Amino acid sequence: MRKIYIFDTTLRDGEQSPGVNLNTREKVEIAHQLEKLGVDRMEAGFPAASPGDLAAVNAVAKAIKNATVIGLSRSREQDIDAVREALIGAQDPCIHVFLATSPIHRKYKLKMEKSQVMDTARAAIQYSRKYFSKVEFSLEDAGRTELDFMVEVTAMAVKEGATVINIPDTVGYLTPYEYGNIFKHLKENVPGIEKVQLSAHCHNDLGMATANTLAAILNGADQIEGTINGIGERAGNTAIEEIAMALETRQEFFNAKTSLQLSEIARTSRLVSRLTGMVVPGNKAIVGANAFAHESGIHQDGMLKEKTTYEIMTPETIGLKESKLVLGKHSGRHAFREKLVDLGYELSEEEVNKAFAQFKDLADKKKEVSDNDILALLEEKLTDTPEMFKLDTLYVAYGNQLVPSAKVRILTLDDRVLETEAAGNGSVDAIYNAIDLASGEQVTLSDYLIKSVTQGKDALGEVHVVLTQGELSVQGHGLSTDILEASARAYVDALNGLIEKRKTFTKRVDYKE
Ligand SMILES: CC(=O)SCCNC(=O)CCNC(=O)[C@H](O)C(C)(C)COP(=O)(O)OP(=O)(O)OC[C@H]1O[C@@H](n2cnc3c(N)ncnc32)[C@H](O)[C@@H]1OP(=O)(O)O
Ligand SMILES: CC(C)C(=O)C(=O)O
Ligand SMILES: [Mg+2]
Repeated sequence: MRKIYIFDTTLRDGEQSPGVNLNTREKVEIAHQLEKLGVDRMEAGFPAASPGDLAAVNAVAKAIKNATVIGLSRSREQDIDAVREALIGAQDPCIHVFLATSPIHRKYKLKMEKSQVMDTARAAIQYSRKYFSKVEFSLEDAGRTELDFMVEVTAMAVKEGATVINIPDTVGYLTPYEYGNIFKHLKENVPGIEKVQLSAHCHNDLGMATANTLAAILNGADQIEGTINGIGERAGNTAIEEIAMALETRQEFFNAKTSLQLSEIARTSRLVSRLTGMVVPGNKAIVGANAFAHESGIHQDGMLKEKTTYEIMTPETIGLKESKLVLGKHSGRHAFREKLVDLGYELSEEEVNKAFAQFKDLADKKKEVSDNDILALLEEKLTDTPEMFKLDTLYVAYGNQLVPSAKVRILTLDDRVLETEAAGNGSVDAIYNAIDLASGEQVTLSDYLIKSVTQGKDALGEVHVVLTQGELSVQGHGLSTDILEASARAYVDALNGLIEKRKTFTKRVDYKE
C-alpha cells in the first residue's frame, strides 16, 4: 500500500485564520501533539513575518525530534535567511519557498512576466539549496495557472533540486476532476518528475478541499498538506483528520495509507480548538461533537442492534470513548428504555410508556434531554400522589406597569372544571391566589424554592413549595421549562398532597377519639 506523507500546516496556514495568533508556548504545545499524532512534516510558521514568529519556529525546531520542521519563505533571500536562522537546531529542517504562477497573480500582485517568475523562482531554489538539503517549492495559485506553464516551472524546480513540489489550489477554485488531472498531467509530462515528491495543498472555499486532496492522491500525489480541524485562511485548508479517516475507512478504494496514530486525532483536535479559539462545529466530519452522536429513534434502534448500521467508523479509532445516543424529540422507545437501564431504573412496560410520554412532552420543549432531565421526570413520576387537582391551563399577564394577574383552569378527579382569575403582588402570587380560589383550600405558603436542574436557556426549572394548613404541612414540587408553570405545578402538587395527608390525619384523629 502506498504511503501518503502528511505535511501539517496548522501552525502556519492554520494560524493565518483571521483572529488566530499563537504564541511560542502554544506553538510548541501543538507541535508536541502533532508529533504524537505522527505527522511526517510540520510547517511551524513564516519566520520573516515577525521576530516573534521566527522565535516560535526556532522553539518548535529545537523541540521536535520525530518530524521534519519547515519554515515558509517568499522567493527572496531575506526571507530564506530568516528561515535559516529559525531552523537552527532542527533535527530535520526543510525550507518551503513559494512564488505565484497564475496570470492573475503575475499581472496584478507580482507585476512579473512569466520569464521573471521563472527566474525569481529558480534563484530562490538555488539559494535555498545552498543551505538546505530539503527544499519544497510551491507554485502559488497553481489551480489557476496555465497547464503548460505549470509543467515548465515544475520541470525547472526538479532540475534545480527541489525535493518536494507543491501544487496549491490557493483559492479553493478547482473541482476534484480538474485538480486530479493536474497531477496526472505533471506526472506524464515533467521530465524527471519521479525524482521529487508531488504535494497537494487545497483550500476549502467551495467546500471541496478534502475531495480535491483525495483526487490528487488518486492521481499520484505523494504528500498532502492540511491542518487540524481544517482551520486556515478564509474557509480553511484540507482537514487532515478527514483525509486520514477517508484513507483508513476506504482502504480498498484508495490503496494508500498514512503513518498517523489515528487514536490521537480527537485529542489533537481539542487542543488546536482550545489554543486557537476556533470552535469546531458540531457537524464537522470526524471531530465534531455530533460526528458519533445519534438522535433519531430509527438510527438509535439500529445502533443498539448493530453499530455498523449507522457508523462507518468507530469513535474509538480516533480516540473517543464511545458513540452517544442523544435523547431528543426524534428518539424512540428502544433508546429511552436503554437510558432508563443505564440510569439504574427497572420499570414495567406500562411505567416505561408513561415516562416515555412525559419525555416526549419535554423533548418538544427542549433541544436535548439530559440524564438529569430524565431523572427529574422519573422522580416526579415515582412520587406521584393521587391527583385531586390537575393543572390544565395557565395564563399570566405581567408588565412592569401592571398589576400581575393569572387565570387558571383546573380539572378535578370528580370531573369538575374550575376556572378562576386573580391578581397578586407578583406573577407567582397571582397564580397562587387563582389556584386558592379554584381549590377553595385555605393554605399558607411557608416556603418556596426555585432551582434549575439542567443547563442552558431551555433548562428545566424545579420549584419546591411547602404549604401549611393548621397542623398539617406538605411539600410539593413542579417541573417545567417555564418557571411560572413549574411554580403552579408545585402548588397544585402540594394541594393534592395536602388532601391525601388530611385523609390519613382525620383517620388518626377519628381513631384516637
Ligand atoms: C498563499 C499564502 O498563504 S502565502 C503566505 C501568506 N502569509 C503571510 O503573508 C503571512 C506573513 N506575511 C507578512 O508578515 C508580511 O506580508 C511580510 C513580512 C511577508 C511582507 O510584508 P511587507 O514587506 O510589508 O509586504 P506586503 O505583505 O505588504 O506585500 C507583499 C510583498 O511581497 C511580494 N510577494 C508576495 N509573494 C511573494 C513571493 N512568493 N516571493 C516574492 N515576493 C512576493 C508582493 O508582491 C509584495 O511585494 P511589493 O511590496 O514589491 O509590492
Ligand atoms: C504558501 C502556499 C503553499 C499556500 O499556502 C497556498 O498557496 O495556499
Ligand atoms: Mg494555503
